Amino acid sequence: MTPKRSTPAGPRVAVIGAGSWGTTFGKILADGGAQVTMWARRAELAHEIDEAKRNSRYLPGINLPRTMAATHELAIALRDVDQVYLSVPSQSLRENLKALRPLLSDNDAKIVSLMKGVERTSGLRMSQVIEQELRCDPDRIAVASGPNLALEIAREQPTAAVISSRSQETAEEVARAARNSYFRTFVNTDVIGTEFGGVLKNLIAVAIGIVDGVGYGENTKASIITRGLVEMTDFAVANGAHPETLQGLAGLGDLIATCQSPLSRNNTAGRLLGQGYSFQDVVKQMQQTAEGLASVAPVLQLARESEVHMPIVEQVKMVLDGKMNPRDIAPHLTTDDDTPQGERTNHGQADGGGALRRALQRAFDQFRNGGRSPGRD
Ligand SMILES: NC(=O)C1=CN([C@@H]2O[C@H](COP(=O)(O)OP(=O)(O)OC[C@H]3O[C@@H](n4cnc5c(N)ncnc54)[C@H](O)[C@@H]3O)[C@@H](O)[C@H]2O)C=CC1
Ligand SMILES: O=C(CO)COP(=O)(O)O
Repeated sequence: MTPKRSTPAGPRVAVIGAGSWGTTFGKILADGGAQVTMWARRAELAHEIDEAKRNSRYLPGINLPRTMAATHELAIALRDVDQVYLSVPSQSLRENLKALRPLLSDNDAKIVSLMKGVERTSGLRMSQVIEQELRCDPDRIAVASGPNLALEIAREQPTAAVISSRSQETAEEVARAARNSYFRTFVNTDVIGTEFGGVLKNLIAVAIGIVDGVGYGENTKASIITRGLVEMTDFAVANGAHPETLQGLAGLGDLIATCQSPLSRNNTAGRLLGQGYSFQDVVKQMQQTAEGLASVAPVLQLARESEVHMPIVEQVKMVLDGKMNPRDIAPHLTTDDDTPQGERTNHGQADGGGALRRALQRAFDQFRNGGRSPGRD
């Protein structure tokens, strides 16, 4: 099948994975002027996107750009590309990269991860799996993250995201391609913080879903979000991230969006658990990828290795394993140690809490100044 499009002038890009996020990101790129070819696993889906400019299963009611093409043949999607965007479930990334590698061997395209998971078997972040499997220079790899619920963006609601790469040049090149009138991209070089922000907020969103399902209210949710951000920051910093990244779009921003929205699959999975469904029932009911469910165990393993305490994530795991009644999750926001704990961090071993305090102080100062920056850090 030869993909059909009228040809815009921007970079040639392939998007691998035509689920809700891959297709939405393809639309972002095409609306920004890139020449986009989507790759879908199923020929019928590729055909629907290519011919009807629709993806009725994942983005009902959305018209895709006329310039967007699609194929189910990898070799066609990857021909002469400048950038490749990857958006398959994290647990399937490695097998997909094995198929991509021979087709990219004489191409130095930038490789961009849109995914928010860690590999269950290795605990590796997606950019690390890409580096291993494609054996490519990490300066060619970028990741995109932020408060990015696909359907809202597909409806062209104004949204920001961050593009991160070890190479500032790569981050900027990708950010230039992935922006348009409704999607704004910032850049940073903290790949670890940017990726872990996306992974960890999923786990906190599952916790929020659980207490929502139980019927608890806003105090419980605000407590979990706030303490969840401390857990996220401690974990990410202990694993090499800059604490500021966790206060940005890929951390706090995404945490707010995912914890608040019924569109979030992680939040939805948690809600079903809170309503009493078993893990197996929840997996059966989910029509789309909820990355948090597969990330809990490897994240807790990494937390143990880096001696970070994550009581909320531990309790999510206990609920998933059927070892904790969802109703019992809320009072256990901290350790059960009788000694009252300082609020700053769980163990105080990372600087994350200091950054959190500074960020909250800045927000408070701004609020007092009627939204104007007080001009100090
Ligand atoms: N949907 C969203 O709002 C956002 C999702 N993400 C991330 O994007 C990634 C992809 O998620 P979605 O597109 O939302 O998931 P989805 O469930 O909507 O789509 C997944 C796509 O991957 C395909 N797929 C499943 N198994 C596969 C395999 N073994 N090989 C190749 N393709 C396979 C499915 O057919 C489907 O087209 C996840 O890591 C998610 O965390 C990130 C930001 C926003
Ligand atoms: O990452 C997301 C929003 O930024 C999407 O969250 P869910 O995967 O929970 O739907």
